[in-house]
Formats: sequence, C-alpha cells, structure tokens
Amino acid sequence: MTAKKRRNKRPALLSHSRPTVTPQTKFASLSSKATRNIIRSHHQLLKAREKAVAKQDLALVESFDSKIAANGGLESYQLASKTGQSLERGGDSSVVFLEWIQPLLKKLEKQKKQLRLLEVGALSTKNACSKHPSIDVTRIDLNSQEPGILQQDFMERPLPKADEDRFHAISLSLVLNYVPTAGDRGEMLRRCCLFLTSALPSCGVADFAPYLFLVLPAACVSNSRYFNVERLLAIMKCLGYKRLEEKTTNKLIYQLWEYHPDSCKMLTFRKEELNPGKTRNNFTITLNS
Ligand SMILES: C[S@@+](CC[C@H](N)C(=O)[O-])C[C@H]1O[C@@H](n2cnc3c(N)ncnc32)[C@H](O)[C@@H]1O
Repeated sequence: MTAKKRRNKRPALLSHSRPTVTPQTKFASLSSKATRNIIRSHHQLLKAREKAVAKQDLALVESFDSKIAANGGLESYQLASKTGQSLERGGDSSVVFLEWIQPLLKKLEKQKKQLRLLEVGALSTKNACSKHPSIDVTRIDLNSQEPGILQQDFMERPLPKADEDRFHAISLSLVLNYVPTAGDRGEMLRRCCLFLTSALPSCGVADFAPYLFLVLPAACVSNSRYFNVERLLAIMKCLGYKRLEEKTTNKLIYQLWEYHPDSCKMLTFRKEELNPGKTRNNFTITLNS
C-alpha cells in the first residue's frame, strides 16, 4: 500500500466537522483549511481549559483564556462555523430538519399554525428554519451575532413556568460537541426535556411528540474511544428520546429524536473505553442517574 493510500485510511478527526466541500476556487479551499484550524484549536483550548478548571489551577486557566483570546475567541470560532454553514461548505443543517418534518409543517401551514422551535447555538436569523412561515424560532447563543439572537447560556435559561414557554422542537446543531465536559453534555440533553411540550396547536396531528434535532461531527460517534452510536442510543433512550431519523455524511451525523417523557429511566453512564485505538478521539457523553 502506498503512503498516500495509508494516509487516506486514517480515521476522521473531530475538528473536521463539516461535510465534504465541492471543489471551488483556490481561495475557498484555502479558507476552508483556515476555518477548520480555527474550529479545531478553539475546541482544543476549551478542553484544556476545562482540565485546568477541574484541577483548580487558576494560573493555567488564565493562560488558556489568554490563548483563546489571542486566537480570536468565541467570535472567530463563530465566524469560522458560519463559513461552514455557507452553501459552498456543506450548507445549513436546518434544511435536513425541515425535510424530516415536512408532513407536519404542511399541516401547520394549512391551518396557519406555528411550531415553536428553540435553536440553541444559533449563528444566523436567516437559515432555512428561520425563513419557514410555520416555524416560530427562538434563537439563543453564548455570544449573539445578530439582534434576533438572544445572548444566553441554555444551561442558565430560566425553566419554563407555563406550557407557552416550552417548545415543540429544540435544535442542538453542533452544540453538544462544543460543551467541554462529558457530564455537561449529558446535562444539556437532560435539560432539553424540561423545555419540550407535546401541546401542539390542533392541526389534525394526533399524539404529537416533541422533537430534538441533533447534529454532531460524525467522528464523535464513529471514531471515539469512549463513545459510539449504541451508547448514544442508550443514553437518549434512558432520557425518553426515541430515534426517528438519521443521516450520516462524511463529516456529520444528523438525527431526529422524539421525546416521550413516560419512557424515562434513571441510569448512569460513565466514561469507559468502548473502542480502543491510538488514533481515536476522546469524545463522550456521561449521565448520572
Ligand atoms: C459550531 S457553532 C454551531 C452553530 C450552528 N448551530 C451550526 O449548526 O452551524 C456552536 C455554537 O453553540 C453555542 N453554544 C455552545 N454552548 C451553548 C450553550 N450552553 N448555550 C447557548 N449556546 C451555546 C456556541 O456559542 C457556538 O456559537
């Protein structure tokens, strides 16, 4: 086997989190590499910072903060991610969500009703779900890029007091992999349950169950030492989610889950080696019962 062929066989890295790029201009391919580098180093610095936080090493935390800032911080990371959303870089993930819920949207459209969607980690007010007349989108992000995006940490969003404050769907597109610790990722999935409602405005759909739209870099589930699709299914099942749809590309895995609160179970999932291998990444999600 030639060296080139061997290189091609190497498993994907987590940071290569965007779908394959159609060959464009020289400039586009250069900046695709640049955006990947920004995304990768931001993720690496965040993870290293989190380890320093766990060790309570304040000097080290500060040094990582300076490095993150020197790299352009969350702002540069968001710009790089936005470039990833552009058409020539694989596009807007909400298009996949819309395709999957098309039949429901048609019914809502006929009745002039709307689906309430919470988009966590929103970078734009102009993506496909924002343009759909039957979707009322609430957008939040740690760092708002536009007036239509509320600057808010989902983990600190006040819990709903009434059903009108809950949503028929939540989008977590490339957000969970941004969360630096495995336990916080599990808590984010659990917290989504508290914001979901099955009380859809009557539009001829019986037994509506709310949705969670999840997008992750494919390598999180296909090439992690501590995680795989079976583990994701087990965690989601125990939280009450049932998988409806799944699509995998070279770079991303998209999933549509339906939430059924009655099927929740209290189980613990710890970090454990599931796929040994030197070239694998360390992504995982843990859950405490
Ligand atoms: C890679 S970008 C994803 C953007 C977009 N959803 C997409 O699919 O391209 C991840 C975004 O999630 C946001 N984010 C991460 N954790 C969050 C949290 N706890 N609450 C709100 N936003 C969060 C980050 O600020 C960042 O802008």
